[in-house]
Amino acid sequence: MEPIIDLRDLSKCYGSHTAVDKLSLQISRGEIFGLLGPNGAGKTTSILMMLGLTEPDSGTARVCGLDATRDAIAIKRKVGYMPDNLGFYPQLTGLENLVYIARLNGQPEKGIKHHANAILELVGLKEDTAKLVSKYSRGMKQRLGLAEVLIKKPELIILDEPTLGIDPTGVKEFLELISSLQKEQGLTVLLSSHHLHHVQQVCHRVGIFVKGKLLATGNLQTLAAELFGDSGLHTYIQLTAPPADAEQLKAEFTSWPEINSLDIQANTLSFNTSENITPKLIRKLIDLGENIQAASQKQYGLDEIYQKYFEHTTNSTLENENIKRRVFFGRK
Ligand SMILES: Nc1ncnc2c1ncn2[C@@H]1O[C@H](COP(=O)(O)OP(=O)(O)OP(=O)(O)O)[C@@H](O)[C@H]1O
Repeated sequence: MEPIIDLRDLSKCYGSHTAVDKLSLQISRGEIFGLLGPNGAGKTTSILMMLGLTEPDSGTARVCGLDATRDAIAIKRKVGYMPDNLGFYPQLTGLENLVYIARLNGQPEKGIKHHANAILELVGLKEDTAKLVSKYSRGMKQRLGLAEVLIKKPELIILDEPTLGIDPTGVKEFLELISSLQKEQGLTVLLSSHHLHHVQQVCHRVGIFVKGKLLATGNLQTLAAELFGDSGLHTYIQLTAPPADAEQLKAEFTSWPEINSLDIQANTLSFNTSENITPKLIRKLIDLGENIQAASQKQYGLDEIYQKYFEHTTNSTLENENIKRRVFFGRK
């Protein structure tokens, strides 16, 4: 099946500055994809090119089977876009704002309020439909923004920094909402963020975007494998006593194809593996007569992956640190 988003060598320069550099990316229907990158990485510029709102200098963007440059209006009908700076009419209620948007989208007048109310209930604003938007919290505004996106029954929704400025509980609830919408309605979601943990919670795949370049895409495990070789997984097993014959134990385990290495220090065994085989390791050790005191495992997460990419892409340590600080602690 044709990808719902298909970008090939998409580039955009502002003067001498390359904002997006040969971006190629395919996103399948039904996926939640996270575009992850620091401020200024080129996420918004890429989204604007997908929507036909900014023209690329080179390359192609096909969205919902349409050419973004030639068919921008048709794309607008099929794609719900929530920008990072939401704008509403503050002196209208949530319901009035949504009905207004529905009318702008050409929805028939009959049943328009009923439909708008149903969408407001879906996004968790049932109790707040009659409240003025000027009295809405940031999290409520994000939900209303999502309602405005959903009311046009899009095939694809694109959310630019949807968790910006919401408190941690609000973020969790908002991401759960996105995830349940994807499951219930089979929606495809592209969201951009510079918050690692938010993306990690909800996305099937992520793309790491730095200085206009998409450095890698995949789920956590494939990104870890790409970055750390096959050594993304570690299992630590503590025995009650050092093994009687450490060399024999090493010879036994290093013949397993999933095991990259085994380090034995006193009574601690550190396995580096390409798959999660902790239960299998424990069973084998028991068979070999070893007594197990404790076992733990670690998988590299986005934090490590992200930091690793930064280490590779910036020359100056200071610049690197500044970018990391912005990524982890704030926006601008
Ligand atoms: N209209 C414009 N004119 C000139 N430069 C621009 C314009 N829009 C974006 N840029 C530059 O292009 C680069 C990419 O910006 P973009 O907004 O796409 O990044 P972003 O990843 O979305 O960042 P943020 O999270 O801060 O919104 C930045 O260096 C930005 O300053």
